Amino acid sequence: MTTTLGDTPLVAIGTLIRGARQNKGLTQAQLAERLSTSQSAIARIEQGSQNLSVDMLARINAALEADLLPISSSPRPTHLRVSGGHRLSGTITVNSSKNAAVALLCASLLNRGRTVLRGVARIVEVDRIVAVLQSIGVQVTWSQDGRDLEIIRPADLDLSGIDDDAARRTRSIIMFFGPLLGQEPTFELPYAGGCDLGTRTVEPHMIALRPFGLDVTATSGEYHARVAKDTGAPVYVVLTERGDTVTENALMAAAGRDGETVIRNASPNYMVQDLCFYLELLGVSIEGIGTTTLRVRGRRVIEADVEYHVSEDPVEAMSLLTAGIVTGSEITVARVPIEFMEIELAVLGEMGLRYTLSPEYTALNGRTRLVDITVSPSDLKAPIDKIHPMPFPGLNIDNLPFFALIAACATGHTTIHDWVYDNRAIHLTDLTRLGADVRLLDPHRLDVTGPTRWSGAEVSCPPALRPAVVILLAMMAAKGTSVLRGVDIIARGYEQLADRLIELGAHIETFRD
Ligand SMILES: CC(=O)N[C@H]1[C@@H](OP(=O)(O)OP(=O)(O)OC[C@H]2O[C@@H](n3ccc(=O)[nH]c3=O)[C@H](O)[C@@H]2O)O[C@H](CO)[C@@H](O)[C@@H]1O
Ligand SMILES: C=C(OP(=O)(O)O)C(=O)O
Repeated sequence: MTTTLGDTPLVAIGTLIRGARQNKGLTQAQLAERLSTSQSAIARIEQGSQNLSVDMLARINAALEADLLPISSSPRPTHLRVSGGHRLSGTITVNSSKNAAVALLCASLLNRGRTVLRGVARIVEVDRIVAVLQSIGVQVTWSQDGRDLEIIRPADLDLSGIDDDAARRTRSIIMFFGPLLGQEPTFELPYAGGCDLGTRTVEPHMIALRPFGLDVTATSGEYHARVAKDTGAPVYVVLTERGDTVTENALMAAAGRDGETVIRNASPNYMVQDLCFYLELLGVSIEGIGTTTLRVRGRRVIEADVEYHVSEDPVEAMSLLTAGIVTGSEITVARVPIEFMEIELAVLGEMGLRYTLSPEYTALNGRTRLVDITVSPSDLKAPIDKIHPMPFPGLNIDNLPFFALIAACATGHTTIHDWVYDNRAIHLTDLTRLGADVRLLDPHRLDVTGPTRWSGAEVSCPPALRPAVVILLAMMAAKGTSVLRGVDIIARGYEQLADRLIELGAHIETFRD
């Protein structure tokens, strides 16, 4: 067996795997059976045309009783050492959103032409969906500068080769149902996973997709889907929850069928709007974008070469504004999608935040309105009323955790009411480790009393994306040294967050055990 210096790492690893398999006298089909995957997936792995997770490499090692590459099944976790209490200054730019990227990646399955997604954030959640797409035969390639993704699906998807490991780590796999149901009469998908936020039911998705003829039974870690033949008659969908991904699933199902679909109680949130703009490029007609009633005229066969710029992430914008606010700094957060931050800014204004907005300009998708926001050091006071999230146009559910931290910097009592997630508020009590007065009134309500005299501490990173970032930002406010242990979850939704905060003047060092 030879691997050449010119080989890419995946090609070299694929060659090693082929050699070890042949040494064992196994066919590709036999190795596939040992790994519960398909022969075509093994062929792609051996050609170096499929991304490999560390878990998959470990399973291949075990299946071949080999040690092809010394792989630790649990890579060493990353920690951050933060020297807090330093003012930040300068400008930081908001990246494109995780939630739009995952929806657009799933929607690309509808298109038999070439999709190019521009300005995709390099985050782990994107990597996971990309790995899943590649495992079913979709050609997904990053541009040389690493900013754009080219996606070309094969005529027939290899759903039996699906990368279970990657799929089970993301909740977004649930969004494969919508695009697939117009294309496959029966198929299987692994169960959806995601952050530790408490129970998140998928029932609203099933309710939303039933009018399209989808019938799903769930058995031992898999969803088994059967789809009735589409009669072409108009479909009326009433969502029981105004959820973002459930709206996206219904939209994708509607986009992939001839005829009209009406979706009521739809989420008009930012990622849904991004998805609508992309679907329009594919030739799908959608009335009511940005409202709760969507009227869709789809196309059973879509074959279009399109490019779409993913729009800016309001949750990252909120995270970066919070960095400035809690460190008492003057910073500018550039490219904020203002339609999705207005309520947050109104609440912050009531709390005494001083900020200015630049004139509006248009995002590269040609649709989203952007502004640059400059925050100045301010004396914050607790709001009179509780702070609670609502589906858009309300205060964004993912922005709520940042208000617990801002409330801890404000004078007075703030009640934070997270009615949405069973487990997210609990993670915010970690702020007490850094000196904040945060009391859990019940699993959904926090009483925060400020202002806080922050002090450095060592904290294990909460197993949830936004609370993890909240603790990091609190450490930047706390004089002295803090350590945040096991921060890998942050990369699920933020690209190079620590490095970008360092550019603003934060003192953060990354280390491993
Ligand atoms: C990939 C993606 O886009 N993820 C976002 C999406 O997840 P996603 O759309 O998956 O959110 P879920 O369906 O899990 O909804 C979140 C929670 O809100 C509840 N619920 C939601 C809407 C409603 O009208 N009533 C109601 O009770 C759900 O039961 C659930 O407990 O929306 C969440 C809520 O904004 C965000 O936190 C996630 O970042
Ligand atoms: C909960 C979140 O996302 P997801 O739906 O990807 O878990 C989040 O972005 O905070």
